[in-house]
Amino acid sequence: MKAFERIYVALDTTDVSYAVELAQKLKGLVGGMKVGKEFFTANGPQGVAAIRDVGMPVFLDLKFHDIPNTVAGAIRAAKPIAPQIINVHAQGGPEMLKQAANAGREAGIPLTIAVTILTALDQDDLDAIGINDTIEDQVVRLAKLTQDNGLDGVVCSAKEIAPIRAACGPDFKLIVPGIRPAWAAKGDQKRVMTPRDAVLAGADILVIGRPITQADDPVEAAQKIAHELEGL
Ligand SMILES: O=c1ccn([C@@H]2O[C@H](COP(=O)(O)O)[C@@H](O)[C@H]2O)c(=O)[nH]1
Repeated sequence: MKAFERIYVALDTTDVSYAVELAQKLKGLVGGMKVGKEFFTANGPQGVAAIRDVGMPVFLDLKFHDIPNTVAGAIRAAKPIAPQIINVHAQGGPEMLKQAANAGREAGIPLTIAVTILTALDQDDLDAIGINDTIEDQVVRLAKLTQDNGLDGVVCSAKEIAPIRAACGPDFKLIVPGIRPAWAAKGDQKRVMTPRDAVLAGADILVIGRPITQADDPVEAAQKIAHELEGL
């Protein structure tokens, strides 16, 4: 994999024309585009198809979290969108994860993955929602649960890559948001790492939004990040 192909750009916008234009400009400079709840709620499957038609892989980041039958149905319904990656919340539990993995395979989606603990949360947040464990232990528990139920990988912070790799091995895909180059603002992200350090730690894919999309020149920002990753 070439260094720049590890970068998926998060398109958190409602504006489909802007998103398509940005995807066109970034084609060949990054590996794919990530669309989430804001874009999908505004533009639906047709909006995602417009991004996919630019000719880049799409990560459909809808983070399904519901009963097993509902999640499996939602994943099967994504088949016509043909995303490269789709995801659910690992906290949906073992049966939901199993049915999600089966539905992803049925729909021909290459990677069905699960979110562990969101990168905008820290230990205080975990305590506040009543999870009486360290972030690291809870993330590793959810990653193991995800792997044991047949999914392809997890969304995690770069801070937890080493213990997940130790528990789940080298082939389990680690998709990592909360990426902040030294020159970018953290915003609402709490568990962050630079692109270079995240890849050195073992990230497969870096999800990067605002450091690119909010930059004065998004193309230049993407190139700068890709350059940081060269030779790793
Ligand atoms: O734990 C998670 C899971 C998903 N995300 C998503 O990634 C991007 C990050 O965007 P930035 O602008 O680089 O912060 C965003 O779309 C989130 O929904 C995450 O940040 N953390």
